[in-house]
Amino acid sequence: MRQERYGVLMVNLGTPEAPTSQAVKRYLAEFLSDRRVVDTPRILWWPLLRGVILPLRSPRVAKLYKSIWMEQGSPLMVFCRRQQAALAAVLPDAQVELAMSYGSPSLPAALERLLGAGITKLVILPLYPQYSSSTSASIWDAVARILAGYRSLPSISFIRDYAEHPAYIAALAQSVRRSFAEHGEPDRLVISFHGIPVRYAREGDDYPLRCEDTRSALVAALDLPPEKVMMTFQSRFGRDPWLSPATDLTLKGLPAQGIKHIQLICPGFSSDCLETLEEIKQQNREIFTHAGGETFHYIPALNDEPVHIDLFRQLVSEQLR
Ligand SMILES: C=CC1=C(C)c2cc3[nH]c(cc4nc(cc5[nH]c(cc1n2)c(C)c5CCC(=O)O)C(CCC(=O)O)=C4C)c(C)c3C=C
Ligand SMILES: [Fe+2]
Ligand SMILES: [Fe+2]
Repeated sequence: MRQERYGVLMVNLGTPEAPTSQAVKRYLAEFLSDRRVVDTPRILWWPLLRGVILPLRSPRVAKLYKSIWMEQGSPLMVFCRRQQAALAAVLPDAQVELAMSYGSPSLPAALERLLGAGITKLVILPLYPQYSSSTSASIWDAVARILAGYRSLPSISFIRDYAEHPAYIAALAQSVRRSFAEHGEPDRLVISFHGIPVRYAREGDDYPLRCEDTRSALVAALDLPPEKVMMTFQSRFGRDPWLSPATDLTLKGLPAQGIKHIQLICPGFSSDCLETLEEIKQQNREIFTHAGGETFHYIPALNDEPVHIDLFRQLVSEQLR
């Protein structure tokens, strides 16, 4: 009889190797060439990407990465590595690999390590709590393309998302309560998610519904009056309309309505990264205080907190039953 051997593949987005214009350009070129991310016809998109976006955006974004870079590297990579090591420690019978959709460690290399070790069951855990075609489905596409080159496939479970998993909501609620205990209860709790183009949702991506599922479950867990909580979308890119309300425009308007103390959480980011540490914690704090806001606290991502690792352990174990 065949001996069962489990493998877990944790997958996140990817991040530049260094906070330099060249490294950011390499990263953005790969990321923004994915049709699941930008689906503009290639004949229009290639010249715009190569001729305008990469040359202008790379040096600007490299400076932003410099402002958050950690001693051990890009925050996203540092936290993902810690998550991988911590999950491996609580799943001693499984081989736990980390891969990035863009850059390294690459998906082909991680899958080769797993399949080469003879695993019989593979659990794929995209590190995105809310499904989106631009993130989770892109991982699915890439895995399918890579596995097309193998003769023997393991059984495969793909964790679509975990937007309202009780352990995820409990972990978020614990972070919010801890922040309220430390800084007092704010006028508003702002829940900010990464946006996507409105058209992707119109064409069937249920991402905004999954964000709403997380919001409502978190509000219920915290037992907060719904009017004390706002949900917004950040990280707008390009000219198409993106999901609204936008985080930056919303924060700019709050002080004029007498809302001077906010605390902000980004539950869609399983690790702190450029979009939380720079865009939210630096840029949006500046926007809010410049408009007359007084108190701003960013509630960190779940990163490698034990409750987060235990959530991952549960998600994987649920697939192995
Ligand atoms: C059309 C463009 C983009 C879509 C769609 C998109 C969706 C999306 N992204 C994340 C998570 C992350 N995005 C990050 C950075 C980032 N995102 C885009 C564009 C789109 N994202 C760009 C161009 C960048 C790079 C920075 C920049 O140039 O502004 C990151 C951070 C990476 C890091 O290195 O720290 C994350 C994480 C989600 C969850 C999502 C859809 C739901
Ligand atoms: Fe993004
Ligand atoms: Fe951003």
